[in-house]
Amino acid sequence: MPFQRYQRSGGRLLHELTDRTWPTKSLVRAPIWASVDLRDGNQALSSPMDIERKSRMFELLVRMGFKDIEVGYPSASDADFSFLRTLIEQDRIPDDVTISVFTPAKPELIDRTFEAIEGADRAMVHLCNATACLWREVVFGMSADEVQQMALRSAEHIARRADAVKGTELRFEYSPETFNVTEPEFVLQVSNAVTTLWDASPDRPVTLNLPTTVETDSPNVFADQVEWMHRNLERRDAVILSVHPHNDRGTAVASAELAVMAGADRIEGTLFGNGERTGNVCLATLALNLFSQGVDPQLDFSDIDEIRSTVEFANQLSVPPRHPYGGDLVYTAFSGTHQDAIAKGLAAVERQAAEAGTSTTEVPWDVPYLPIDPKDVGRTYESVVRVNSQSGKGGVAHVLKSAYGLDLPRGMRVELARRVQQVADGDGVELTSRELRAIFAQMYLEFERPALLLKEFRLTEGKDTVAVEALVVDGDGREQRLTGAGPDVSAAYADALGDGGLSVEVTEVSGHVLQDSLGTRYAAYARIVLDGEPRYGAAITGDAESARLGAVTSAVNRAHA
Ligand SMILES: CC(=O)SCCNC(=O)CCNC(=O)[C@H](O)C(C)(C)COP(=O)(O)OP(=O)(O)OC[C@H]1O[C@@H](n2cnc3c(N)ncnc32)[C@H](O)[C@@H]1OP(=O)(O)O
Ligand SMILES: CC(C)C(=O)C(=O)O
Ligand SMILES: [Mg+2]
Repeated sequence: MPFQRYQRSGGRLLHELTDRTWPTKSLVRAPIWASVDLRDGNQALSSPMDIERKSRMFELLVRMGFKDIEVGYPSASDADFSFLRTLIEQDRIPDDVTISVFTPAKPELIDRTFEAIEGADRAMVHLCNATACLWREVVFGMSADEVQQMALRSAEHIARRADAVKGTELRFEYSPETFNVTEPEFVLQVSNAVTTLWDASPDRPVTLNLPTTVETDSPNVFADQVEWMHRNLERRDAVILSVHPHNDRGTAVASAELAVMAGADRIEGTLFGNGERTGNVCLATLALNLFSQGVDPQLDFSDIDEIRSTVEFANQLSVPPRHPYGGDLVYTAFSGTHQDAIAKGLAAVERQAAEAGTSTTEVPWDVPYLPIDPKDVGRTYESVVRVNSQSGKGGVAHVLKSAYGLDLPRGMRVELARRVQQVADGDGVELTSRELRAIFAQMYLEFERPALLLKEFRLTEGKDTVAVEALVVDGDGREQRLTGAGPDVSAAYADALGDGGLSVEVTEVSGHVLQDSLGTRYAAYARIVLDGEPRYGAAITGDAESARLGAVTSAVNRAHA
C-alpha cells in the first residue's frame, strides 16, 4: 500500500491547545438539531428527490420535532425552487419551524435564492464558500485574501437583499466549507468578518457552521478546533456555533459529540446518515445516544420503523441492518449467551415492576446487551431474540415464552435446545418461532405410536392423598384399568402406572395457565425417572389435572420415542 502518498492533515492545534476543556465535559442536554436531509442529503442521491419525496421527508421532519430544516439549494435546480414555492404558497411551514436555504457565494444565485423565499414568514439564508488552501488554489484559483473578499462581497449582497425584504423574519448562516482543513487563524478571521458584517447580536444571532466537509482527522482534533473557535470568536454571545460533520473516517458521530463538549450549540446532519460519500452525521444515532443516557433528545423517535421507511422512500436508499438504533438486526441476539442474558434481564425488569406494583416502563431499564428498550422506539420484543445454530436454551425458551406463553422448566429447555441446534445446524438457517413451536410439539405433544395413552381418569380427593382410577391403552392397543394413590395427582398416577407394570417416579411437575387463540388452557411439564433414566414430558389441555397427568404420560412416551 503506497501510504507515503498521504500526508497528515489538521492536528496543529492538538499541540498548541494544551488547556482544552472538552475532555472533562459530558452531554447533558440536546443541541439544536438542524436537518440537512433535503439539501446535503439530497445532493448526494443518484436520483435526487422529486416534490413528492421532498414533501414526505419535510412532513416527517416536522412531525419528529425539527425546528431548523434546510429545505434545499433553490438556485441550483427547478425541483428545489418549486418545492420551496409550494411550501410557502401552501402555507405548510409551521410557525415554530425555520426553513433554511443554501446559496454559494455568487450574486446571481443569491438573487435567485431571495426570489425563492419570497412570502415566507421566516427563513435562514445559508451562505457557503470553501476556505482551505487546496480549494483556494485548485478550485477557485484565488489567494486567501480573495477568498475572504468573495465571502464578504456575498455576505454584503445578502444583507442588502435582506434589507429590501418585507414581512419575512430573516436570519443568516455562514459556513466556511472545508473548515477542518483550513488554517485556524484564517478561518477565524473570515468568520469574524462575516458575522461583523451581518451585525450579529444576541437578539439576532448569526449561525456559524463549522463543517468537516471531508472528515480527515480523529474526533479529538475536531474537538480542539471547535473549542479554539468557541474561545476565540468575536461576538461569541451573538453566534450560534454549529457543526456539520461528514463521515469519511466513520467517526462523524464521535466528532459531533466531542464538538458539543467543546462548545458547539447546534448540529447539522441527516436521518440515518445519508450524504456525500460516506454520509453526513446520523441524527438518529446522536439523538438516541442521548436518550440512552437519560437525556431528553427533543426529537420523537417513538416509531423508528415508520421514520426509516419514509427516509428510505425519500432517499431511495436502504438503511443497513446493523445501523445503530434503526437497522433490522440491532435489537436482535442470535448467540446463546446473549439470548440467555437478555431473557434474564427482561424477566428481572418485569419482576421489579411487579414488586413495585407498576408497569415496566416506570422502572429503570437495565437489560444486558440492550442499550435501550426496543419498545421505546416502537420495536417489539419478539424481534429481540432469534434462533439459529448459535443459540442456546435461553433464546429458545424466550421465543417460546414470548410468542406462545410456554414457560418451560430448565431441564426441558436444555433438552429442547439440543434438538433445535441439530435442526438449525442441519438447515443452516434461522428458525422462526412457529418452527420452534413445531419442534416442541413433535418432541413432547405428538407421538405417532404412543406406548401409553391415557383414555380416561377419575380423581378422588382424600384428606392428605389423592386416589386415581385411570383407563390406559398400551402400544399394542390393550386397555387396562389402573388404580393408584399418592400425595398429589401426578404421584397417584405414577403409583397407578406401577400397578400396570411401569416403574415411574415423578421428580418434578410444573404448569401454568395458557391464553392463546384456542382460549384459556393449561400447560404442564413433568420430569420422571423411568427405568433409572430421567425423561421430560409436556401436555396442553383444558384443565390443570389432565395436563399434569398428560405431561407424565408424555414423559413415558418420550422413553419409547
Ligand atoms: C460542500 C457542499 O455541499 S456545497 C453544496 C454543493 N451542492 C451542489 O453542488 C448541488 C447543486 N449544484 C449544482 O446544481 C451546480 O453545481 C450549480 C448549478 C450550483 C452550478 O453549476 P455550474 O455553474 O455549471 O458550475 P459547476 O458546478 O460545474 O462548477 C462550480 C463552479 O462554482 C465555483 N464554486 C464552487 N463552490 C462555490 C461557492 N461556494 N461559492 C462560489 N463559487 C463556488 C467553482 O469554483 C466553479 O467555478 P468555475 O466555473 O469558475 O470553475
Ligand atoms: C455547505 C457545507 C455546510 C457542507 O455541506 C459541507 O461543507 O459539507
Ligand atoms: Mg455537507
